[in-house]
Amino acid sequence: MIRINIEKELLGDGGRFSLRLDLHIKKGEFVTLFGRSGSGKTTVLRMISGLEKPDRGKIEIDGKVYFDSEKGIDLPPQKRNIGFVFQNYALFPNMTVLENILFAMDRPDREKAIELLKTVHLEDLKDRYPDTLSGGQQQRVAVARALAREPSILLLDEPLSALDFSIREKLQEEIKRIHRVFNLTTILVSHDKTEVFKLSDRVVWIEKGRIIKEGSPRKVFIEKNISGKFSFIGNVLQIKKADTIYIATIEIGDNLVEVVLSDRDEISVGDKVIVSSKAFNPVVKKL
Ligand SMILES: Nc1ncnc2c1ncn2[C@@H]1O[C@H](COP(=O)(O)OP(=O)(O)OP(=O)(O)O)[C@@H](O)[C@H]1O
Repeated sequence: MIRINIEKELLGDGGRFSLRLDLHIKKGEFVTLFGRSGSGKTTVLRMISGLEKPDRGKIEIDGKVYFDSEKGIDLPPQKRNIGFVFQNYALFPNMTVLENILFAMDRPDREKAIELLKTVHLEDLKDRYPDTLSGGQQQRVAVARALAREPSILLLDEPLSALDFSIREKLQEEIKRIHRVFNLTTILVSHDKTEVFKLSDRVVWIEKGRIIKEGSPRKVFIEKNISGKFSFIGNVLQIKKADTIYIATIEIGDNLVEVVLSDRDEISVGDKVIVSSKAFNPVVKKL
């Protein structure tokens, strides 16, 4: 169980604002922090990992106090049982894949490092240097490295945002599997609603340092927003312009439907969307 109750003054684009968070995360839960750029999501991960210090409050993980401003407790990052994966991989360029993993271990263990590389399907690349790998492969190494110290908590700061759609999809599956296999409690920062839908048990939507919505992805993104009589979830496959309007081709189950977009700026190819209709008068026919 993670218990966070913290405050920190931040300096944003529009001036100062305070990040105030009271959050409990159950063991084994996959939680996503979602929200606009600059809302404070990365700062939350940095405070949990000990890279940044809250002004006030307490962070407790599995009964152990990591930070307590009143009692003057502030465990350094290396004493916190946490794995962190950043957006930009942050691998050591002068070390091979295997050396990157060994370096992260408290007690370097070659066999265990190779086991970890097998978990992320990279054992054949163990002697390569990071700059000879694709973005997706580098991010896999970063995930293996984050697991090298056997953390109970995995923090993922937009780990897939630099990758293209098909690689992102594969790595999403991999992250989900790793979360389960290693029995982790995972906190992901993501802008990507499709990703949030696929991966999270719970979404915490943060704006300007405050939680504005919280719950299952469905509850947060769909239920309250739409009062449609009928609604279906689908994936956007294509968007094309026809005269002055935009038409999206959306895959809903086995069907493809074409829908005129009311807000082109909000929707992109690859998004998971809800298609709903308020005045819907369907015809039902026997097949
Ligand atoms: N130590 C600090 N002191 C003051 N302000 C800070 C500090 N760290 C970050 N900030 C500011 O707080 C704001 C929130 O930053 P943060 O990186 O947490 O946002 P974010 O929600 O993760 O954004 P993005 O999605 O763009 O990564 C930013 O405007 C940043 O400049």
